[in-house]
Amino acid sequence: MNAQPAASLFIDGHPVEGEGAALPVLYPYTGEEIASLREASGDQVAQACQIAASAQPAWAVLAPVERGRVLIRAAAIIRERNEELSRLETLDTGKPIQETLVADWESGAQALEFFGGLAASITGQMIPLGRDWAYTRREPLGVCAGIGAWNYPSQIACWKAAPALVMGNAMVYKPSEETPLGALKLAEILLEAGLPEGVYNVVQGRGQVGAALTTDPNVAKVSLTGSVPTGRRVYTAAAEGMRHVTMELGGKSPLIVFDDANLEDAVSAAMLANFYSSGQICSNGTRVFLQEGIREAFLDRLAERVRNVRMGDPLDPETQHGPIVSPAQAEKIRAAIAAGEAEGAQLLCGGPGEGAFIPPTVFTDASDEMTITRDEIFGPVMTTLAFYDEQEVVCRANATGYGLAAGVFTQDLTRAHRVVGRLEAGTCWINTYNLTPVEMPFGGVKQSGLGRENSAAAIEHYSQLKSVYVGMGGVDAPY
Ligand SMILES: NC(=O)c1ccc[n+]([C@@H]2O[C@H](COP(=O)([O-])OP(=O)(O)OC[C@H]3O[C@@H](n4cnc5c(N)ncnc54)[C@H](O)[C@@H]3O)[C@@H](O)[C@H]2O)c1
Ligand SMILES: O=CCc1c[nH]cn1
Repeated sequence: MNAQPAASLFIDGHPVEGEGAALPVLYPYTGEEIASLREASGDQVAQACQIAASAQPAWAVLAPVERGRVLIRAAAIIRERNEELSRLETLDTGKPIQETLVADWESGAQALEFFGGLAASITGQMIPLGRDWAYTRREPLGVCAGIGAWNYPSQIACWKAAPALVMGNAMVYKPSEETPLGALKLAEILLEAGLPEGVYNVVQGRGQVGAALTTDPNVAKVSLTGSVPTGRRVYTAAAEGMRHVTMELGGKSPLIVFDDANLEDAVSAAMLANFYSSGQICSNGTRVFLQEGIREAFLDRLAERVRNVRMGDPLDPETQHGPIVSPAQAEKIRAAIAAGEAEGAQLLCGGPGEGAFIPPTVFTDASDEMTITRDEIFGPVMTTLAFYDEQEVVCRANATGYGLAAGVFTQDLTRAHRVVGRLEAGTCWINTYNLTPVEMPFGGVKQSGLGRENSAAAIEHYSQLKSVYVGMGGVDAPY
């Protein structure tokens, strides 16, 4: 299989070959090399940021509706090419084609469409001050750096590009070194949709390329999707230059199932919240708290349904569960499963699997102190925990440094709202899980991050306010 792009980087509207270290792209299902890229050199990162800085002012002075039109055209191109793009996404990530066809580029297209449509309605405030008055202008930041994780490469690229570009910023984007192909396609599509050259650029590389981007003097903002340890490093480096940040980081989110929950829906949600994308989703509800009255029935039904999950070739439309993105990530997940067993949790189903595949895995008899309950695994591993009452489960759900997401299943809506009001999480779901429509803000609290993606809230994180005081009379001076 060949997925070789025209060149590794995209700078100033053109494919450009990287001058840094080799970056092979492997298809997770077979391990076969599907593209041979090169990282950007330090000079190329600086050049991309300089070009973005030069291109940004002309883009920013366009009428917002014109910028929006470019994004809306890009969304239409993505939809026309969804099949081809989804296949590439599957080759890049190993995710089943039945997922990438509906969830990945489509979610990116929705972000471009949403922010494109919002463009013309972003206004400032008029503030009456008696004789005088003031107004505010929402202005772009300049050059925004985007740094992505490997689990949703096209979605992450679009979620960052759409609000940044619509506000008149330019962007230099570095995808994950594991999944570098989708962002290059986005650069081509944006150009075809009418984005001026140099406004959206792509550099490739591992952590040190991301670090160079974070501290480049032309960069005013860094938006990272990644793990908490990387987030700490990037936030610290960005602070030195007083740069704005958005941090979309990891989680260990609770999914609470009360006795009165609809059993079938709760099991469906728990499976989606742990096994979709082979469990490689930041907001997954990996700590499933089961109230004592429903626990046994829930586990029986879960085990029954997990047995029917179809694992295999990600390009087969029938496949529901694909390989893990890389051998290194598969090893980390296996180490977590081994730790769970060593610490006394019981495997209801699944286990370490073989090669690139780790089957849907469920632990029972786990406690809050175990490694599998405390640490993000980022793989298809669900930890189930028993609980008795509401007060207890809220305390235990919050007893984590993470705060990305949480879910509650109950038919008692008064209780549902009371509980989500007390959960320390940026995004909560009631009687569903992991739905992230573009209309709804998405992001974490505590160690899981800062800022929000999606919705009008994202605009605040890609712009700054200027206040203008207008004097309408003479100037009173005591001198
Ligand atoms: N909250 C969210 O929206 C969200 C979404 C997807 C994934 N994630 C999180 O991402 C993690 C998995 O992704 P990953 O393994 O790619 O994460 P990671 O932290 O290893 O890498 C993320 C990105 O940061 C880059 N990077 C690494 N070191 C850097 C440095 N010092 N300076 C700048 N950039 C650097 C990497 O090259 C990569 O592009 C999980 O923790 C997951 O929860 C969060
Ligand atoms: O991976 C994190 C972001 C996300 C959640 N659901 C879909 N994408």
